[in-house]
Amino acid sequence: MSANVPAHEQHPAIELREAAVRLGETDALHASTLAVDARTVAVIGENGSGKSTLARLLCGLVAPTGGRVRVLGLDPVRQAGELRRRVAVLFSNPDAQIVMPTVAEDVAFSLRADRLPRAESAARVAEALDRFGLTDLAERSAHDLSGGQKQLLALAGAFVRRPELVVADEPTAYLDARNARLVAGHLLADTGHRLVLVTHDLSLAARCDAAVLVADGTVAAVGAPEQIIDAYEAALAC
Ligand SMILES: Nc1ncnc2c1ncn2[C@@H]1O[C@H](COP(=O)(O)OP(=O)(O)OP(=O)(O)O)[C@@H](O)[C@H]1O
Repeated sequence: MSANVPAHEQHPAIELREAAVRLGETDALHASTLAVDARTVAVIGENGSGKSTLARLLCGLVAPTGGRVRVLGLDPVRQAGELRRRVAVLFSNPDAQIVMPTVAEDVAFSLRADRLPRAESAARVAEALDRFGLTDLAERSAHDLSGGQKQLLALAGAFVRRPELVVADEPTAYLDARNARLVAGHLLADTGHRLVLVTHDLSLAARCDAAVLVADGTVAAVGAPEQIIDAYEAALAC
């Protein structure tokens, strides 16, 4: 937290108070209270428990239907524009995020809203392509990449914007072991961003600084990953 912000105005990076999301007839999330400031946060829980809904709430893709949500101190509804500038999103299926014909154009597209000078934009795209091992593929058709390469492209598109927070929803779900390790390594590396990582891979969750257990549509526990993973495994054994 910034030393320049008075204590009473400081927020944890992620703060929910009795937050709720109703999707159609389903209470996808209800009575969810959470205050977490760790740099990397794993979100774990059973299928259908509400993890993706929580992730979507944090990046402003769904609005709360009750309670209070703050992400980086921002109200995701009233400050949606600023939230979009500071938070990047990554999904398990990278095809959903490809919008431009070539790899380089697709990364550049992520910067369109930032209205950077052309030279800075080009330098940032080149840097991102290099960082994610895509330089040799820059002129290739984005849709013709392998699944692993597409997820690296999605990472490049997310990180080229220099986000403060990356919300990743099962980003390694469709990857082989090598690419899963590669993508996880990029996400967890401390390059000045925070990470919220929804995952069923408990060994990956264990590498985060904190973990959140979501169960039956609510935040059931928050704490050190080992403790939360133990609680989850104990619940699964019942
Ligand atoms: N658009 C929607 N309309 C209605 N119900 C929805 C919608 N999206 C999700 N749900 C429901 O909300 C609940 C939580 O779903 P969510 O996708 O958040 O779970 P999850 O924990 O991410 O599951 P998984 O691990 O299987 O991806 C589920 O009951 C789901 O069926």
